[in-house]
Amino acid sequence: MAREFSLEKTRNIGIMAHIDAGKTTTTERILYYTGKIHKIGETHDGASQMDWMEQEQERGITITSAATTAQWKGYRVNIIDTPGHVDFTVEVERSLRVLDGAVTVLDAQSGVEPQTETVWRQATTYGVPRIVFINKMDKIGADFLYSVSTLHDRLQANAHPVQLPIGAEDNFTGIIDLIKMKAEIYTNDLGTDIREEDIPAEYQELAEEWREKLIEAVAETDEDLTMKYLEGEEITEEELIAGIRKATLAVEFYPVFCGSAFKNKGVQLMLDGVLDYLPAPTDIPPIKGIDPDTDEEVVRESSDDAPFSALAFKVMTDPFVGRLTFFRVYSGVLSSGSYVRNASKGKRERVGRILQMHANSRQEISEVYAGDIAAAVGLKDTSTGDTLCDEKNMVILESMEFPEPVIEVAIEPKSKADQDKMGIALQKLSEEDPTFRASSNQETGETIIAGMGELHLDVLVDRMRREFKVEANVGAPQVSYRETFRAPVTQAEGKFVRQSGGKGQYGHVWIEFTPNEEGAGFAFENAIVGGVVPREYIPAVEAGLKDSMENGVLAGYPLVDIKAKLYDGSYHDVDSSETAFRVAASMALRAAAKKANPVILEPVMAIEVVVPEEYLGDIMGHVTARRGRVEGMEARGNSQVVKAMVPLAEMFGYATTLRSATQGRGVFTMTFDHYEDVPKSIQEDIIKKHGGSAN
Ligand SMILES: Nc1nc2c(ncn2[C@@H]2O[C@H](COP(=O)(O)OP(=O)(O)OP(=O)(O)O)[C@@H](O)[C@H]2O)c(=O)[nH]1
Repeated sequence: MAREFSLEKTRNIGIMAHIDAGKTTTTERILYYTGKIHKIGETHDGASQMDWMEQEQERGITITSAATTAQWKGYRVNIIDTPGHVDFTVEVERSLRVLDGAVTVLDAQSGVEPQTETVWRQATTYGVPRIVFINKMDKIGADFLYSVSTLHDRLQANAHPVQLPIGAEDNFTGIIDLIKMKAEIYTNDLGTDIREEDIPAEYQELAEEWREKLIEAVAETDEDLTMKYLEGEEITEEELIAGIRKATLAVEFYPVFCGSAFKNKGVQLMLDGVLDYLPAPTDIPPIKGIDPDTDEEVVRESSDDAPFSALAFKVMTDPFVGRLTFFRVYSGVLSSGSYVRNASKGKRERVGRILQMHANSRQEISEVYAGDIAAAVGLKDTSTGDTLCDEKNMVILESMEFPEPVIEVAIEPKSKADQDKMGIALQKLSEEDPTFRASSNQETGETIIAGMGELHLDVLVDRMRREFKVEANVGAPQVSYRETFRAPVTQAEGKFVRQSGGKGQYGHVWIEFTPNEEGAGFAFENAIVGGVVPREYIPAVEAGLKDSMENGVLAGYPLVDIKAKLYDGSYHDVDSSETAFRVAASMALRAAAKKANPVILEPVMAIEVVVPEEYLGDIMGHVTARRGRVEGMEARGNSQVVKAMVPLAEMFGYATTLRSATQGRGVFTMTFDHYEDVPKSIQEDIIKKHGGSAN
């Protein structure tokens, strides 16, 4: 079977925005106009096609990104709807990893909002070209040029309108195309009757002014165009489009569109913009990876003729087909029923069926080509971030990095039956979501689930109930603390000897422990010479250390960021065993802890509070009272923005505090920033709570 759309006519795009800016509505309209759905479902009625999960409909927010395929003017457009809530940034991030371009949706009344900034920065990190769609032009207070200015002021983005709205709010009746210098007038709310007309006389001057600004900005990005511009030569429509495309692909320029998804205006023109300005898979640099056999770098061209390589970016449990693995093909072709290698796990996988997704309906396809996004049924061992590749041409593509969960709750199944089902539920959910962890506390035997925020854990408990029918009591959310060593310990001995008849036990190690850089994790070095600890026991020493680091030395939190160097020890010909060395290693760690100045670390969040000026004093008070420090302040329109670092432990319930302090006019966002030492007095309290003594 030949491919239906060429690589050049393929677009993989994400739609990203602050919560409620209208991503879902915009995506819906795209699907409507591209002929995939025939009824427009409003998200506020809970009838949206994209928000198909039950609780998404209830909460009216998009939680899971669904990959959807659409066609527009002879192009294939694969769309990923990304969630806007900050607890789900990982969803945004993994989407960005597999997408080639993105549409940033803004609310025309608010312009750039806190979460817009977060996803914008992530997109910048991943080098994703973007266009901007200023939505809700029909809304009271909608202001296109103000919204454009927020792109400059808050994101320092080289963003320029390629359109101007005609009117705003109830009088938003059309859109001026600054490239063609024509107007598109909408005469009904369905957006079905559109007339191309001359620019209305009263807009002529404004349109010329903004066209001039556009040309100037584009010319700045291109030497040939600069020359033409300076010499006063006419720049043609084609040249202008090509110039914008080139600068947008280079992530130096962001064309800005406008419309109202809700009132069916501007979506088709924005879609044209996706084709005109966002990259085809062939416009992005060929993907790089490592050959797992030789550790050498390999490059995979974006072409059907290259060996197959793909990145799994999402695993979902579907109520109808079971485990679905979403993947982006970078090179080659994959047929259903064939075998691939999961190079990340070193396992062979059979690809059962291949499905192309349209939110909640699906089409079975027999082959998937380079540059496309599809879902496979039947992969057993593949999780998010794994590379799938040709069995004979192996490659491991650069994987994704996920933040560590910072908040946790204890959950207790309500009945024995729930207990049995809970294990399966937790395993499935953590396979789907790399920022979700489940573990059991060794001291209390409780099951602990950890995630990125309160809403994240709420949603997971909710899914456990709905999808897996597990009823559980949920404790109060707690901070995920960590422990680490602050002082080096050059000599720590662990000696495990048991000699009581029969075969004994003998393991003996000397280990040096030093603090590792923050976030660097655990590093193990084997510096044994002359076989004083035989080779076969070295892995047991490392494993013993890792095991005992899971329950730290002060209050049982995971011990992180430590280097361990095994440099001496001894063994016994008969009595030594792996078990004995494991125990000896853990004894060395406990011995070192006494001298290593262990501390408890807590997650510190970067928060941003946006409030009307008169509440500024209150917010400063909140930050100080919460052991936080203010990092900066700035005016944003009529509001003030306070940026601060505050320990997560102090932020529980802050939404309520802020709401009542500001009569509901303040908003805040919070993202994990780093771990920091807990002040000594608080550390003592934590240790006491865990039944230990502070000394
Ligand atoms: N007035 C107006 N309202 C809109 C427009 N687009 C979306 N909305 C409304 O804004 C609300 C949020 O829209 P959604 O499409 O769910 O927004 P979202 O960005 O997907 O939100 P999350 O998924 O929760 O992040 C809904 O009530 C929409 O009906 C628009 O163009 N104009």
